[in-house]
Amino acid sequence: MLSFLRRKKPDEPQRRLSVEELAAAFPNQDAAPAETVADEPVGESPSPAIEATGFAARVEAAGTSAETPADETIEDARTAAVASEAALDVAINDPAVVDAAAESLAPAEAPVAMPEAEARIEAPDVEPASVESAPAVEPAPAVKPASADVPGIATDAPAAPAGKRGWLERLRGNAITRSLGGLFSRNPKLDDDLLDEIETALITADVGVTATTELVERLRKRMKAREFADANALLSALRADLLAMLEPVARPLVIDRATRPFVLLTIGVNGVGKTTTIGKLARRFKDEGRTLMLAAGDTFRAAAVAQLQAWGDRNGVHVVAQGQNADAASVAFDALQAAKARGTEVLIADTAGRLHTQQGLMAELGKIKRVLQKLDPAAPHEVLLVIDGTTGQNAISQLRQFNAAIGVTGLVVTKLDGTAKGGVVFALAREFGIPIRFAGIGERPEDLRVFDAAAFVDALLPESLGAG
Ligand SMILES: Nc1nc2c(ncn2[C@@H]2O[C@H](COP(=O)(O)OP(=O)(O)OP(=O)(O)O)[C@@H](O)[C@H]2O)c(=O)[nH]1
Repeated sequence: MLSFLRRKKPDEPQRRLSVEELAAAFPNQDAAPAETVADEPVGESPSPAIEATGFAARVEAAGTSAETPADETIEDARTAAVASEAALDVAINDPAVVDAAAESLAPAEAPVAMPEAEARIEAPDVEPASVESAPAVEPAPAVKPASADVPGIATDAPAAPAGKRGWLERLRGNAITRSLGGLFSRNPKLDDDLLDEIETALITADVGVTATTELVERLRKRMKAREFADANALLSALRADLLAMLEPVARPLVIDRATRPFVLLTIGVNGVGKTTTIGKLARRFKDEGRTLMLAAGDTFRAAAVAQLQAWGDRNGVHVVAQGQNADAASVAFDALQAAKARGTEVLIADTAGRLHTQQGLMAELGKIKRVLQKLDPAAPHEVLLVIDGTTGQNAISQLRQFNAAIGVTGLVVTKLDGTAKGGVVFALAREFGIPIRFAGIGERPEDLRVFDAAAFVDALLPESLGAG
């Protein structure tokens, strides 16, 4: 059992911090956190969206329609789509079908019309995301900030400042920061109680029982061996241990320029921020001068296709879409075909959110991968699992299941700004060792950072020690 549960301190009344002490502990506590902004309507798209229905039509003609009958549940329909894989494979291997698909990739005259209704799978054990309604089609107001008409992207929240300061500002409310900040401002004694409080702070911040126990027991051993002169020396050792856990996974995504297109497939449970992350990545890659294309493979949520198309318009990026309830594997195939034909450097494919416990939907991911491999045996070159940093220990089973279904090569941990936790990053690193490529620290296009272990740890620990 954990020592912080075991040890009781009934004789010690809870001391309330004075206003001055609190102010000293949180010098910038009123630094404004990112504000979530309601979705804006999407303007009518002058879009480079590519209508790619020819391939799907061929697949249907082969008697493998993945269309959802009106009276079927959406999940049934999607399970049926998985069942159609054999016939889809046959179609893909038919050169006539492939050629027809390539021909059908001419730019569309008009964007795909989105049905009004939006279907979503609810994720009961996941922090609910803001519910997005299918945007009405009306012209965007002329004077709006850069991302004002992109649903799911905040427009008036300030972007996190660049560099370490951005991390510090966005993670300031974290449980580790608050607990340890308060604790060390009281000049604690170097004893077991100090270790208990550190343990509580780590558990509260979702570092996880196993990782926390390991960290604390290592510190306890060193404390008993009289390695620490004072409490601050112990906290410095904690910082070093936390950093050592994260450094091996802080491996940035390297896009191999020789691979065209470099295919990035984004996956994850509902509402974790996949589509938003794709928008942010699109912005990043455009800024790096790369050519790219997006595949609107979240064919389940109408707003997701519109969201991606809006991102495409904003950044001048082609979006391959077939509309709601289309077969996601077919969209991915069409997009890869088009990206190859154009010599595009990067293709980012979106997928619908799915619970890691839903076997049929998880199998669909394997299908998308196999279909992509018909055109490029090495694709997808990166399978990015997007994890909501507020999810807590459930993230462990998400990663385990998605990894088993498709093989995860990189992680994006989002919403680290909005959470009092975020310690799950340590648990993930310890358990799997899979690279953490990016961190989402806000809703703005700029708020995606290459994961930096030192910046993250420094942002979590009290500023006096955080600088290292
Ligand atoms: N604060 C904060 N919000 C974020 C971040 N990333 C995404 N979000 C918000 O999370 C919500 C859900 O994001 P989406 O991109 O729609 O999530 P999704 O995974 O594509 O959703 P589904 O398609 O339903 O599975 C939106 O309101 C985003 O603005 C982040 O790093 N910080």
